[in-house]
Amino acid sequence: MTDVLDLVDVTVVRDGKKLLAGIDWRIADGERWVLLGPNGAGKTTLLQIVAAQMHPTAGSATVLGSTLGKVDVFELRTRIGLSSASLDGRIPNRERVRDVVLTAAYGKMARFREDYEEADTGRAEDLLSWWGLEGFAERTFGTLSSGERKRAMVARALMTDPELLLLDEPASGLDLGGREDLVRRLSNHAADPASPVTVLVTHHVEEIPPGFTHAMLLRQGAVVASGPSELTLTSENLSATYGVPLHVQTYEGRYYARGL
Ligand SMILES: Nc1ncnc2c1ncn2[C@@H]1O[C@H](COP(=O)(O)OP(=O)(O)OP(=O)(O)O)[C@@H](O)[C@H]1O
Repeated sequence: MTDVLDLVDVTVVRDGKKLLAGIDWRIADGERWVLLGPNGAGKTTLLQIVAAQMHPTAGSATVLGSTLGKVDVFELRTRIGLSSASLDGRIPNRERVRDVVLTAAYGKMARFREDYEEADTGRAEDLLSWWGLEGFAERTFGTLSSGERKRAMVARALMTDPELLLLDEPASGLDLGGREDLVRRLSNHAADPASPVTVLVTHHVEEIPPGFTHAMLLRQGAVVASGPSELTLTSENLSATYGVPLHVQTYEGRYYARGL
């Protein structure tokens, strides 16, 4: 079986600085990963490689069987769903929520004169409903709360029925209720065998939805630990990742961390 992702010794250098140093990462079909690390660890840079938005300076990156540098990345990107704060910022506030999701079918950020099939409109409505936004289709994006915007962006990322879903900090800025709602929905998403392989970037172990099978911990552009969640998300590994002594506890599939 082909890996969904195979990174070998991936290094990214910008302005003489190593943002990523010798990253190896394999993801197989059906896996759900979280990527954790402190500010500046290189999470977004790594996600950009996985999203085929950036090439490594050295090493090789094979995404969905295609090796970056040897394929048409525009075709490859249509098979990858991405939700991030920077994409959110590019959606016009006047855009209708249905179109925020729908326009992903054409890789657009706003609706212009495209004709959409009824099947596309139906899929957009279904995704809005799955992510708790039924009744929001006619609202404009600018009127949504932070939590609603995040869920609309996840729905948008799923519009093209991607084989790989990348979520960059979908819970950032949410209040406790909003975070818990998103964690529950992402846990349901993880449990659905029809869901694509998913990589979720977060700063907080409390935001890891139950059912996420694997974790990678990054610090200063290098991997501290990587593998099955329960073996990787340990007090020792998280302390090494964040550079402070931490104690990690688990309860019903959730993770909690506190300083010692
Ligand atoms: N073009 C660039 N030139 C130089 N340094 C860069 C460039 N882009 C990013 N960096 C630096 O690379 C490091 C990693 O950035 P990145 O955004 O990948 O980290 P992150 O783990 O996603 O951080 P955060 O959690 O704060 O979002 C940071 O120190 C950042 O300042």
